[in-house]
Amino acid sequence: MTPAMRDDTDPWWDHDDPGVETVVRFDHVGLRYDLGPEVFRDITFALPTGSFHFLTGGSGAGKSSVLGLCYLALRPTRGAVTLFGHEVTRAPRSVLPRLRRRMGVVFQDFRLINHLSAMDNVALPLRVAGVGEGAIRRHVPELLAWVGLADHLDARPPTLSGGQKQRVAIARAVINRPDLLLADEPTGNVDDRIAMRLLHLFEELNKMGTTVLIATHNEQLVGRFPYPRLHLEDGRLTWHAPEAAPLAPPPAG
Ligand SMILES: Nc1ncnc2c1ncn2[C@@H]1O[C@H](COP(=O)(O)OP(=O)(O)OP(=O)(O)O)[C@@H](O)[C@H]1O
Repeated sequence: MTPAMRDDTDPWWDHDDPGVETVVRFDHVGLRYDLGPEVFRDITFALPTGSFHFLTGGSGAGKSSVLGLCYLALRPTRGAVTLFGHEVTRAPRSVLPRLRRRMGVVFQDFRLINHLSAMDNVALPLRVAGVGEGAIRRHVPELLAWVGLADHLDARPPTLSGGQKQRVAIARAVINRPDLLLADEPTGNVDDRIAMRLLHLFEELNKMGTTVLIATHNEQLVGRFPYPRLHLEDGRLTWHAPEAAPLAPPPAG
């Protein structure tokens, strides 16, 4: 572990503690794209099961790259990535879909399916999981209404605004209560009121057990919620205690 990254106020940080379960772990991870410079050289962090973290840093700092490593779109150039207790750095491609099914991902560019309605885009993970149509017709409209899209169930993505597409993408990422939610600038296209509502949705999911990692530029939002942040700058990652409220005491024992 890199000593500079330790913050002794963090009770969960020591990932060598055998009692701590982690959903994501990076050990001395480095990444470069092709022959380009290293985006980062040696980052180490752990997301304990059920935790909620923000991931901050300037444009180009590497936030999307960290998320890409988490959802297995990228492989590290060095170091090890562990997901759900499996070291995936050199895992065969065949196991990746199984791991990905446990994740909900909100991409910066949404990645919705243009010829499907908002309703069918959000229903997709449920259909893949074999959920019945009755349950889909109950749950999907309810969630779309929650994100403010009750009047757009049948709309196709090309007819929606950026903020509306973003909310469809968020609904799709959370509909099957993933074990891990990764969101890349999930409030980048919505106003403050909707951003708060979306953050509350992530909090609800987190209370049900989902581990949450949200990459964002929105400092205001980070300051309003009592969650720690991982901050990327100059290829280094540092851990910062929540700004909105004191850190909860460590679990007994
Ligand atoms: N596919 C790629 N090929 C080559 N370089 C890339 C690629 N994707 C990202 N990079 C480079 O990696 C670095 C980190 O990019 P990344 O998108 O992870 O940053 P970010 O913090 O998410 O930025 P932003 O907030 O602007 O989305 C940047 O210098 C970027 O140019």
